[in-house]
This record gives sequence, C-alpha cells and structure tokens, in this order.
Amino acid sequence: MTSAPSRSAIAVTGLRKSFGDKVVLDGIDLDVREGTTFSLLGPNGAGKTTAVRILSTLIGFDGGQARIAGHDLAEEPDAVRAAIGVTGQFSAVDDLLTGEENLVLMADLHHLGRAEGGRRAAELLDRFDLTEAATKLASTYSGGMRRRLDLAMTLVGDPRVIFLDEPTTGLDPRSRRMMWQTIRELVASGVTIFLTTQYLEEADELADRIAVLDRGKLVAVGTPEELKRGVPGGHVRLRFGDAAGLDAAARALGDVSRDDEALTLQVPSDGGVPALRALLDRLERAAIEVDELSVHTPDLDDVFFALTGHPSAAKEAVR
Ligand SMILES: Nc1ncnc2c1ncn2[C@@H]1O[C@H](COP(=O)(O)OP(=O)(O)OP(=O)(O)O)[C@@H](O)[C@H]1O
Repeated sequence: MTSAPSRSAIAVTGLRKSFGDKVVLDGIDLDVREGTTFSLLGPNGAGKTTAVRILSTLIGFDGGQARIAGHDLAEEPDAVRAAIGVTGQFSAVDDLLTGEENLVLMADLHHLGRAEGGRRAAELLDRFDLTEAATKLASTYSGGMRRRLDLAMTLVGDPRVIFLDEPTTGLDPRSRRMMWQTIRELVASGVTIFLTTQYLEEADELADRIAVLDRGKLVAVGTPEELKRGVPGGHVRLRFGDAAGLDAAARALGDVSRDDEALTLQVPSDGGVPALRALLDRLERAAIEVDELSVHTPDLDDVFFALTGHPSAAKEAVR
C-alpha cells in the first residue's frame, strides 16, 4: 500500500544567481515535500546561504522559478513571506529586550493582538524551556537559549515552511540534541524544514532528503541512505561459528577479505536489500550458516568527500 503523495512545499526549477560575474547558483532544481526535512549541504562558499536567502525572499534571483507553500516566489513574495519562517545565521533576537519582549514584539508584527500575543509568547517560552529566563535580557542568554528564542520567534507566525540556516553551529551537544528534538516535533506536526548545516551528522539525523551543492550545481540528491550507497566503501561483515564455516564461505563468495582470528569475512556491498538477499541466497545454497551479519555503509563524510573533493567543514575543523 502506498500513502497519498504529499504536495511540494518547495519546488524550484533552474534557479540561477550570480554576484557580479561570479555564478553562485547555476540552475538548481529542488523538490521538497510537505512535512519533510530537506538538507542542503556543500563546502564553504558553495551558495547554501544564498539559496536560503533567495527562497525566503530576502534577495532576488536572476533566473528560474520557485514555488514556496504553493506561492510563486517572484509573483507573490508577500504570500511566500506569510507562509515561511527563517532562522539561523542572521538572528532576529534583539539583545536589548527580554526573551518575552522579543516574542511579544514578534506577535505584534504578526498583528496577533495583545491578549493572543501574550498567550502565544507564554506558550512558546514554555515549549522552549525559557519561562524562567523570560524576563531576562536576551544579551544574558547562552548560545543554546538564544537559538531556542530565535526559533520560538520564528514560530510566532505559525509558518508552514521553515528555513533553518546552520541552526546548531557552535552549540554544545546537549543544546544541539534539544534543537534536533524540536525540529522533529515540528516536522511531525506537518511543518516543512529546509536545513543547511555544516554537520553531516545533523543532516543524517534529521533529513529525509539531502542535496549536495558544489560549484553552483547540485551534484547529488537523495535520501541519506541512497547517497551513502552511491559511494564506495560499503561492506557486509559476516561472522561464522567456526573455521570450517569461514573457509566454506570464503570459497563460495570468492573475492572477500577475511579475518581468521575473528572468524569474519568482509564482502564488498552497497548494503541494499537486493544485494543482501543475493548474498544470503548464495550462502544458503552452499548450506553455510552465518552467526552474525552486519551492514557497514559509508557515512555522509565519505559521501561529501567523494562528491566535492573537500572534507566536510566539521571534519576539517578537527584536523
Ligand atoms: N552579497 C554578495 N555579494 C557578492 N558575493 C556574495 C554575496 N553573498 C555571497 N556571495 C558569494 O557567493 C558565494 C556563496 O556564498 P554563500 O554564503 O551562499 O555560501 P555558503 O554555501 O552558505 O557558505 P558558508 O557555508 O561559508 O556559509 C561565496 O563565494 C560568497 O562570497
């Protein structure tokens, strides 16, 4: 049974943008389904922020078409603006206001009215664990609290599509996990998330689909699993109960690397179901019993490197 196909929240064809003679987006196509998380990855300077700024109506574009939440980006920018939220590198938090004042100000901008605005602010302060800090100036907030306030401010307008530009850069692991949880809850409620991140682990955790941008073009689009299967390095590890089993399997499977001490074989594989089924069929036909099977797929760092020739930013940082 297949579920009804969801609608596009973001549909982009042939999007182009240059700054002077520098082409940053050289004909980008994207289709992001409603209620999913889409992550745009790419090396520094690849054009991720430019894409977010264009799709969120902050800057214009030179060619192509885009529909956001059903509205044409060029023809109906106000309708697009009303349907989206943007948060990330360019934070909307005003340091001279308290958390609560920031939220009430946002509610005013959305014409919610005093009572409704206050109610919404209180609800968001609670949801983002900021009630205790509500009357403190935002300038005293930690990085994690600030990001939460920023996202809470974005949610005042009840956006259907949210652009998150590097939402967890610089956050400690606990704050990052809290942000991930919030993002998951938003998606579960039907919101569409467009995420840029320099942490491939974050894209892997959150994204239903990922696109990799390099030198103005999308060099790959797919689910995290599809992208990982597309690069070499994947293998299946088989462990056997005794040396006889290991020997028999090595003979049956041919080109594999073996570890006699651990009684394991490492079989190159994309880790997909058809490949696994074929492998198990061969073993069964040869009447060989396997004690344990594990699939090892390359991680997104391997994908990123294979596609762009650059290590990911987060990897580079630890070098
Ligand atoms: N307003 C601008 N004027 C001129 N060049 C710009 C402008 N904005 C961005 N660029 C250039 O466009 C390219 C893409 O920048 P962008 O910030 O979109 O990249 P990014 O992928 O988000 O990078 P990062 O991960 O470093 O944030 C860069 O070479 C940048 O210098």
